[in-house]
Amino acid sequence: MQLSAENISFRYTETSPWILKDVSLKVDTGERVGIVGPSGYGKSTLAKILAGYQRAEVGQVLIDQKPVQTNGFCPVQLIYQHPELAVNPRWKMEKTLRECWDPDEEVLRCFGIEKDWLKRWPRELSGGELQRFCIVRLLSPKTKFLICDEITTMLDVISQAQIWNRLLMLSEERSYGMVIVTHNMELAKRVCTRIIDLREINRR
Ligand SMILES: Nc1ncnc2c1ncn2[C@@H]1O[C@H](COP(=O)(O)OP(=O)(O)OP(=O)(O)O)[C@@H](O)[C@H]1O
Repeated sequence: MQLSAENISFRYTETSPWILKDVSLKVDTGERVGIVGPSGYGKSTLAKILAGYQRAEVGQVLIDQKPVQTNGFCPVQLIYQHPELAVNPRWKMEKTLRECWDPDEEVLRCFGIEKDWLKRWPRELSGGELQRFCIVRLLSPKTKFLICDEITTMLDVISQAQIWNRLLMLSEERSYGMVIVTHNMELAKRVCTRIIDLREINRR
């Protein structure tokens, strides 16, 4: 399968400057594409557009040359930098975890999620613990593309390494296509199969 952004242009309002101008990008399943570039250059905006959270003013996002399905489970899923903004504060973690699919104990163990955490509210977990839930809950077999926007930036180095090791193992097993937004060039070099500097594809 292939996820493609075709000639995407975007600005937040009709009178504000273009954030993205004529941006095109292709990601095949099994590929891990790093997106790097200066702060404020539109990396997170592009991530949101790829995952269908924002609609481009011009251009489109396609899977295998067809518009992405908007009803039912979306095969393109976005993991944010801030897990606390991605979960419902009124749901216990068990419900949040199993909203889209039913991860087995092996996956939970693999991502270091302790059984006891399932009974907690989001506010009763650390940022790193919460982010593990936010990752695992999107790893449904129906997910084909994962858009990762600075997903380990707030974690300590050991947790970062653990999470990326496990995510890479699973992504290879399931052949996810991944888009990895990061400021960390070392991380990008280690986990990505290809790196794109947004300045080279953004004609704003
Ligand atoms: N909701 C919004 N409304 C208006 N402008 C926004 C909004 N979100 C982002 N912007 C602006 O759009 C530009 C691109 O932001 P974006 O978050 O995509 O950049 P980025 O490359 O991910 O930055 P960083 O590396 O600092 O996270 C910035 O100038 C930002 O101020």
